[in-house]
Amino acid sequence: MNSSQLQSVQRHNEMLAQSVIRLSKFFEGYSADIDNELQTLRGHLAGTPDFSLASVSIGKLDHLFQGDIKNVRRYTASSLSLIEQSVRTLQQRFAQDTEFRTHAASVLTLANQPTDSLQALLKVCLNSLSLIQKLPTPCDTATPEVRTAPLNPSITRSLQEELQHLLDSYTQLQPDNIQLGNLRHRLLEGLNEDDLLQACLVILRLIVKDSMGEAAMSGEVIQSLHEALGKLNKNVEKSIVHTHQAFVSRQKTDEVFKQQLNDIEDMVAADTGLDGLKEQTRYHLKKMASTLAQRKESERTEQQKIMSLLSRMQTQLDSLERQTIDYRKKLAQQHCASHTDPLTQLPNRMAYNEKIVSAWQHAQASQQPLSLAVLDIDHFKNINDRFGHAAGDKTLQVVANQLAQGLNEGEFIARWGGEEFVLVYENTGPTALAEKLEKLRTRLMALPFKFKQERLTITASFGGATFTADETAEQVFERADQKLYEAKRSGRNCVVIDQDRY
Ligand SMILES: Nc1nc2c(ncn2[C@@H]2O[C@H](COP(=O)(O)OP(=O)(O)OP(=O)(O)O)[C@@H](O)[C@H]2O)c(=O)[nH]1
Repeated sequence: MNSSQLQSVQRHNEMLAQSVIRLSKFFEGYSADIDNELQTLRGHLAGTPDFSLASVSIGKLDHLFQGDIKNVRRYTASSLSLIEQSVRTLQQRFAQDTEFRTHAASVLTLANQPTDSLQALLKVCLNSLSLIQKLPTPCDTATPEVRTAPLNPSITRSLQEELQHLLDSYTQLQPDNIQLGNLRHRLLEGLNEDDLLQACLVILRLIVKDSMGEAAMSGEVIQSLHEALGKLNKNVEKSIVHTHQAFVSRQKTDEVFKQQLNDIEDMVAADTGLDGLKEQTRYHLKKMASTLAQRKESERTEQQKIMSLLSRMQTQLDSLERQTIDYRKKLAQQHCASHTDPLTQLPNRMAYNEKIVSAWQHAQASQQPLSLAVLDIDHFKNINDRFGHAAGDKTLQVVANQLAQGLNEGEFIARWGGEEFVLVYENTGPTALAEKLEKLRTRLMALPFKFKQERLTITASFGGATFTADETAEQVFERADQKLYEAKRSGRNCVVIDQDRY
């Protein structure tokens, strides 16, 4: 192989290695095993690529992805069997109700159809959930009516709060969903126990539908990435075979050349006279020229094959890159949505839970004080009652915006739920906390609100506390919350800080 051919093969190999390295980045983050193997694969391909070891590594990755798909299938099968058991139990329980029995039978038929996809599982789940609507009421069944004990008022209250929170999120995400909108308004006005449980059901259905959709999306992406990796793996193997074949064919023509040179040497040694020598030389030169032409032709064909393989791989990579970018975008959107309160666009409780952990770790490491505060808008119910819930919602948005704009670096706000917000202040002790909250309180009071030509001042009450060494975030929150109620009891529109423990 001459140096330009050698360079060309090296260039192809490097392009191939870079393509596989690029591809390997798409698969990061599925599991620790896959990440480890990807790292090994990149090691084999970095610098001077070793395709034999890389191929072993790709084989292992293929095996790991197959395992992932098997897990999805196993999950689907066990979920289906669970659904089947539950539907059968319901069918036996309401055996007298023909309509219910028929509906349950159709769900069982659906669950028994061969399926290994998450979409099919989702369909079965939704059909099973629709059975709840068809459940006969107690007077429809032959069994005696059982009176359930009324719900404990504190459970009812926390159920109501949680539902309110979930409904806030879902109504913002699905503003055209009339059922949700109505439910939210009814909840704001207060629901009886039956309606409360009905509302739980509606929300549960939405959550199941959402999470199944999410699982189906991840399953599909893993499956399609796996298929694409399989195709690419085959092309890498082909490319290795082609490169090897080209090497063997070059070795063969080298042998032929060597033989032809030996023939010329023999001919010269045989001393056949000038004319014979001329004639034989012409003959041998022709043979060599023909061998050379054949060799060039076969090298050209091999190069074309490798180039077309590389270009196919490039197309596959581009499509994979697009798929992965789409998937990552969707994941980022989901992450953002799950950490944002849809009404006010402030971080939500989940975001607060993450923030307080990192702020606490930072405070420990830097030995700086950390404080938190809870804030509740005063007489907010009045706004809803007098001007309607839409005006209440708008007020929450304006207040949230005003509060967020009043914060500096190292300060964080989240909507806790309803008309309550939680604040985190890094590098802040109780005295500075009191000053900062006081500023926020006056900033809020300065907001000019106008409802139906009536000017109103919106105020809020604040409770604050600073972490001590042995406290959890929940305990500090509890202390701040108690101070908030003290602020409410002492006339509202004020700041109360827990100074005792710090
Ligand atoms: N419009 C609207 N109202 C909400 C929302 N979340 C909670 N609420 C209402 O906020 C009101 C809070 O009322 P209360 O807990 O009695 O408190 P308050 O009227 O602010 O009175 P104090 O806290 O004692 O000053 C309830 O009527 C809830 O229905 C929401 O997202 N939008």
